[in-house]
Amino acid sequence: MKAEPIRVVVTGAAGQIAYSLLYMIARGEVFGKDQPIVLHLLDIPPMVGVLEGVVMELADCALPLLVEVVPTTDPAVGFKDVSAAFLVGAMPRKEGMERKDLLSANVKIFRTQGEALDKFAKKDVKVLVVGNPANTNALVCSSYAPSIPRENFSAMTRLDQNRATSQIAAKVGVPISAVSNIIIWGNHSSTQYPDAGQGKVTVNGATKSVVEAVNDTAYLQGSFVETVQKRGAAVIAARKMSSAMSAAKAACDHMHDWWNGTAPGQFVSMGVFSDGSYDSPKDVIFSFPVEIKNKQWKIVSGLTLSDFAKNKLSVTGKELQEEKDEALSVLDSSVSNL
Ligand SMILES: NC(=O)c1ccc[n+]([C@@H]2O[C@H](COP(=O)([O-])OP(=O)(O)OC[C@H]3O[C@@H](n4cnc5c(N)ncnc54)[C@H](O)[C@@H]3O)[C@@H](O)[C@H]2O)c1
Ligand SMILES: O=C(O)C[C@H](O)C(=O)O
Repeated sequence: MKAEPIRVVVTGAAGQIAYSLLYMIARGEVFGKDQPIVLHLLDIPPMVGVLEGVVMELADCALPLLVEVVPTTDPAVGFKDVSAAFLVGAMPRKEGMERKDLLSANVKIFRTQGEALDKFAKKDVKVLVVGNPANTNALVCSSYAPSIPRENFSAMTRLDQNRATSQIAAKVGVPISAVSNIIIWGNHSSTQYPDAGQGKVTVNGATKSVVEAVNDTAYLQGSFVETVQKRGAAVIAARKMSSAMSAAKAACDHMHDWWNGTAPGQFVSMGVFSDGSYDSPKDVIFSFPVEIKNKQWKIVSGLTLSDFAKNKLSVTGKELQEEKDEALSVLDSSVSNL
């Protein structure tokens, strides 16, 4: 029997990430090749014309799983009965900006969308925040959606994980599929800590640690970390626009694994509510390694961290705490539930 369609919303649907993302979702790359989809496309009134063009192109793709497209500028329509939400719509940073420079412009969007999710979405909706500053936006969004469990809100650090995995594969000289369990800790910002310390790599049929295969601590603690931390800025400098194709792919990877689970022994990185694990600040959205089963993520526990790693986690945790405080001041702490 054919599955019932699910409703999936993409905000910022007229933007550049959505342009790649919508196609991947509608092709079945996230929710499966047997799962019909109703796609809700939410953007703002000045983008209605562009949105119409996107709707035309989706029709022209002739995608069998796409049963309906609902373009709208009304959050009440956009979030109605959705099972999954990709919150992409926000201002991207320009050259010379840090992602947190977007905070005051973008957190207000996520307050409104949190309120709309609370009222209109399914209570088990899975929410992925892509718009920057993604971690703090996810925190804001969740706090304005108290009827939805906070475990259902996440921020995207999968792009950083994919970047880091790709760097290691190139360094060792193996295909990307040979590398696993590279972790991104903390904020999706230049303070994030890309950690290859738990990573595994298969070389000529034998699986070993990335640390052993790379055998270069200066690289793993130096240029590897910096390259991943600054990759978003490097793409902006080159393209004069922020990453889009790779961001869309990462959003699909994130939601795919949340929906379908991770393989035994494999972990992936997601920005999720911190319970204080690994001495991170509690109640911020912190990227951890997680394992996923039955659509529930669980922070991987018991990993041994070096002093170098602990120091990096402390720096990125401090930044997230500061962003949270700043978001509170923007939102007016008297009405915020943060
Ligand atoms: N987490 C990550 O790894 C990651 C990676 C890349 C980009 N990003 C972020 O994703 C966001 C989107 O990037 P983009 O390149 O697609 O930008 P873009 O400017 O091309 O598109 C953004 C779209 O969002 C729309 N929008 C603005 N406010 C909205 C609202 N209130 N509701 C609905 N739609 C709204 C805009 O009209 C626009 O169409 C940016 O904040 C960017 O920094 C995050
Ligand atoms: O870096 C940016 O501002 C865009 C995005 O977050 C990225 O990492 O590419």
